[in-house]
Amino acid sequence: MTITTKFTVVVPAAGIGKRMGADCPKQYLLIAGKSILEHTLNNLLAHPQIGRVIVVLHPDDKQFKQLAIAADKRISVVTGGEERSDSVLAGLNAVDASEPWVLIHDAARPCLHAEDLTKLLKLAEQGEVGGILAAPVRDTMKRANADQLIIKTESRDNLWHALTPQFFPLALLKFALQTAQIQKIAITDEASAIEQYGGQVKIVEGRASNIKVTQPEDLFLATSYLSPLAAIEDKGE
Ligand SMILES: Nc1ccn([C@@H]2O[C@H](COP(=O)(O)OP(=O)(O)OP(=O)(O)O)[C@@H](O)[C@H]2O)c(=O)n1
Ligand SMILES: C[C@](O)(CO)[C@H](O)COP(=O)(O)O
Repeated sequence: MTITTKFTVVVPAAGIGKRMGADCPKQYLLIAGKSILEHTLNNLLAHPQIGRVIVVLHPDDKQFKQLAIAADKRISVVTGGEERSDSVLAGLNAVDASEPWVLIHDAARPCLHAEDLTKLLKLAEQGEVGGILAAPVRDTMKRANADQLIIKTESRDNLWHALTPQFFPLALLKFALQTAQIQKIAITDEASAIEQYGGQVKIVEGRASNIKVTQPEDLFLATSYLSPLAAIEDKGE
């Protein structure tokens, strides 16, 4: 793969944000005057190796077309499904079948750093094994029973938080997700579909600041990560 290779990203943005409990889907909540979805799309389209973005929208989404970024010719939209994996599959079906690789990145992750995306994309130069951005677990991890009584302390050696983007050969990922759907296996990330039938997935360490905005307190975190001060600190200036 040469550096000029451009990749397509599928951005699942068809969720309703139940856990956020806001009066609109969380991807449309504003941070520094822009929606979370706009921050996410700006980060992707600012990267020289991203050529196209397929945004997967809820069937009732009326907000996306109001955004200025919706006019960007590199963006196309498709309709999502009941589960995130259905939405991802809908997005994959809109990717040109001749493209060897594809990225999946949650609309709800607006703090992706360009350096981490560049690191992940290097997998395409190393062979056929796809991978995911991930952050090492930092807290002690407890397994509890239904009464929330601790039954075990899990080893945190080689334990990672799976993030996105997740980056795989297109045909392989479509096959894995379609197989999981047919077998009615619940899939919460693309890597687990690949693992399900024995495929290999590489961990690429990324910044823990690449959070998924899920609950109200995550908005404060994302706001601080997206602040100009955070950008200066990240450069070590
Ligand atoms: N049927 C779905 C469900 C989720 N997503 C997207 O997948 C990403 C990660 O999902 P999550 O954080 O769970 O978002 P929601 O499903 O909106 O949140 P909740 O589970 O709290 O409703 C989000 O960008 C969301 O918009 C999607 O495209 N289609
Ligand atoms: C894909 C993901 O963001 C990786 O951590 C996560 O699995 C999405 O889970 P959600 O419950 O759909 O937010």
